[in-house]
Formats: sequence, structure tokens, C-alpha cells
Amino acid sequence: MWSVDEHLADILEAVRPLEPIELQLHDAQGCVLVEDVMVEIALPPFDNSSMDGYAVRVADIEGADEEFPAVLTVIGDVAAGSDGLPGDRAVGPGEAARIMTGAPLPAGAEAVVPVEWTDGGTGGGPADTMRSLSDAPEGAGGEVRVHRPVEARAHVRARGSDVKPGDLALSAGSVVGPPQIGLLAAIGRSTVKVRPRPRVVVISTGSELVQPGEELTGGRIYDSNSFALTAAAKDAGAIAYRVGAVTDDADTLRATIEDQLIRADIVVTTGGVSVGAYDVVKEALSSVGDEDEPGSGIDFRRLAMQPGKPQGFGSIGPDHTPLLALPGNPVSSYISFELFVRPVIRALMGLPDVNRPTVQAVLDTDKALTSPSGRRQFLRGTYDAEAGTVTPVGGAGSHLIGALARADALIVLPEDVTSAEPGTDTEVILLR
Ligand SMILES: Nc1nc2c(c(=O)[nH]1)N[C@H]1C(S)=C(S)[C@@H](COP(=O)(O)OP(=O)(O)OC[C@H]3O[C@@H](n4cnc5c(N)ncnc54)[C@H](O)[C@@H]3O)O[C@H]1N2
Ligand code: MOO
Repeated sequence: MWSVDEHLADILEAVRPLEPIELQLHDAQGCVLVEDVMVEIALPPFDNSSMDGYAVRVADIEGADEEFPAVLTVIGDVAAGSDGLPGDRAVGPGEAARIMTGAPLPAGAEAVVPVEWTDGGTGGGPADTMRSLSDAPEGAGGEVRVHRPVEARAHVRARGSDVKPGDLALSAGSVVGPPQIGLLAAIGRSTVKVRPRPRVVVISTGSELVQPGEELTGGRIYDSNSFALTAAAKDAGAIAYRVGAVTDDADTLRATIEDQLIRADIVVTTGGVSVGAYDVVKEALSSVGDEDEPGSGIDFRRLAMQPGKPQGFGSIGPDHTPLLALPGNPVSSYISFELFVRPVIRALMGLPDVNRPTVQAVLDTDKALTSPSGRRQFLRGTYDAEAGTVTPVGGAGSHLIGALARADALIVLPEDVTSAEPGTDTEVILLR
């Protein structure tokens, strides 16, 4: 028997992060950068206004108030996207330019007065908005009364005040999330070098399996594993391909796997790994290894855990693609995925934390939980972060997918524990 930790260590020992590739920003989401990204432009690229208002010279509005406003001549508009006043004009003494948020500060101007601190060019009281150019073309000219003074640089966002050429935008090893994608786009990068998402092919096996949506006839069940594990692979960061169920025929299974290798960085199968007469994965893959290639082939082993005792691991095909053969019971396959496949996906991506987070929680249950001696048991539970407790959901049976769907945590009972009393401090793996 292998321990859970030995099996995981054996798997992680065999996998290396995927070779980096250059990806478009959207495709790089969730991936790990392998380059230091340097900033080549200033952000903002030019001094610009943070308010809709008037670009002014500060001496012109010194001491202004509502009773004695400073009256300035409006010489034009500066819109975002323009590169200054029409005809390259500068704002001279006694002059102002209407300016929009994000527009460059025109030559001659030293600060911006928000439109609310002026009459907006109406000759009335304080404005609450600028009149649109189409409704009131005269607003780009005429006079404006300014009701409050401002200091130099007020409401001006300085060139380079965010990032400057030569700054480090993102360091190698960062995970590219939405804000990082925003920064990359803002500095003009359209692609980045990252480790790609692994492509995971999920194959379920069993002649009893029917695809959801089809009619269920005697003795058959719906294939839930391939759906759950494809979803779990995506959730872990992979690009997941669900291959429907393959019947219990070794040649068909071998041929299916061979066909899939072209698009697989990992192959995951479910079912057919125990000791029955129709355990097709074991039958098909026990002998696929190349004797001259150390480490090739699939090793079937029993783990000291419950559920998830029978497992297969190895590599297959010319590229030695890692293959994990998980047990068929729905809860067994899902827990095996969380414990062994998820870390592989994350290791291939070069992510630092390959395992789910764990916490200690107080067991909130009416009666003691039992666990087989010598096996690490993973029970399903709900975790209450506020109370610091975990409550079991459903029993230990590895067919209880209804309870699994209500759980958000796994309660871990160590190998030497055969009974866990209510109130015991327990390790909990958080699934969300
Ligand atoms: N004599 C023994 N029998 C079994 C042992 C054992 O040690 N000695 N181990 C048990 C344990 S533990 C497990 S786990 C299972 C593992 O069996 P397999 O991996 O060979 O899985 P199957 O026999 O194919 O299926 C088991 C169970 O799960 C259902 N199943 C399978 N695939 C799916 C799917 N895609 N979606 C939904 N349900 C699925 C299948 O119908 C079976 O009920 O072996 C025990 N037996
Ligand atoms: O160990 Mo099996 O994985 O219970 O269901």
C-alpha cells in the first residue's frame, strides 16, 4: 500500500512545468508569467485633466469667489483624444479652455477648475454640468465665471505619475489576473510569455454509462464522472476536453487514448481500476509501457485512503504524457482528482501553490465519526469559517454524489484515527 503523500510525491516528481509560449492577453489569464515585463511608456503618457472643467492660469483666478468671480474668455475646447487646443494655441492671460477628463492640459494652462466651481459659461449660478457641444456650440467660446481659486497642478494628472519607462510592470512568476491584464494593455503589450494552461483529456469508462439527456434503461446509470472531472479540471486552470464514456473493451480504450494524446498534456480516466473481471483501464494499460524506457507505463497501486483506494499512475505515448487512472465511484474519482490531478495541473502551470488550502476546524457532529484503521479518510463536510467548525454531510459511501454536491470541504481523518469525537480539532481541505 502507498500512502497518500507517497503517491502525490511520486506524481509530482514525474511532472515538469510546461514550456512557456507567447500568448495574447486574454489567453494568458490565470497563467504564470515567465518574463519580467518592463514599462516602455509613461502612464499617463501626458499631463491630463482629472475633471471636466476649465484649463486656466492660476494668477487669473486668485481670490475669486461667487460674489466676485474671475471672468475669463473661453478660447476653445480640449477633448480627450485631441492633442491640445485647435491651431496649437496656448491659454494666455485672462483666457480659459474647456477641458474634458483625460484630455491633455493645453499649453499655457497650469491647472483645471471643475465645471461645478464655475457658471459653466451660462452667466448664471454654479453649474452642475457642462453643456454638450452639440446642444450649445457657443459653450466652447464666450465667457466663463470662475467661483473658486485653485493651486497650480490642481486636477492635473502628471505624465508618468502612474508608471514610468524602465519601471518593472510585472515580475516573472506573477499570475496574470484581470488587473495585470489591464496594466499590460495600458502599457501597450498585446502578448506575454507565460506557461500555458495544460490540456486535460477526461475519459470515463464503463459499459453501464449513458450520457445525460439520453434514456436510462435497465442496469445503466448516467455518466457523471466525466462531467465532474472536466469541470474540476477547468476549475483548476486547465483547458479540459471531455471524452464521453468508453465501453469496457481494452482495445477500444487503448485506441481512444491514442487518438486523444495529440491534444493532451494529461490524460485522466475514471473507473476500471479495481479487481473486477471487467476492469478495463487496468487491462488496457497494465502493459503499455516500453521496457526500454524507464518510467514509462502505468503502475496500478492501492492507496491507504478512503475513498480512492485503487489508483493508476504513469505515462503513455511517445511524449510520455502523464496519465492518472482514477477509481470509478463518483466521490472517489472526484476526491482523487482534487488530491492528485489538481496539483499536477497547477505544477504544469508553474503555480506555487499546487494544493487546496487547508484549515483546522472543530468537528460539529452529534456522534463520533468512524474511520478505517491505517487509511486516511476524506469525508465530505460544510465548513463554517466564522464558527471555525466543520459539519459532516452524508456518510462515508463513495457513491454519495448528492451529499458531495452539498459539501464545500473535505474532513481529513488521519491514518491512526479510528474514531473522531464531536468537538475534535480536525484538518479540513477547503474546496472553494
Ligand atoms: N472485491 C473488491 N471490489 C472492490 C474493491 C476492492 O478492493 N475489492 N474496491 C472498491 C473500491 S474502493 C472502488 S473505489 C471501486 C473502484 O472500481 P473501479 O475503478 O474499477 O470502478 P468501476 O468498477 O468502473 O465503477 C465503480 C462504481 O462507480 C460507478 N461509475 C463508474 N464510472 C462512472 C461514471 N463515469 N459516472 C458515474 N458513475 C460511475 C460504477 O457504475 C460503479 O458503481 O471498486 C470497489 N470494488
Ligand atoms: O476506496 Mo473506493 O475509492 O471507496 O470508493
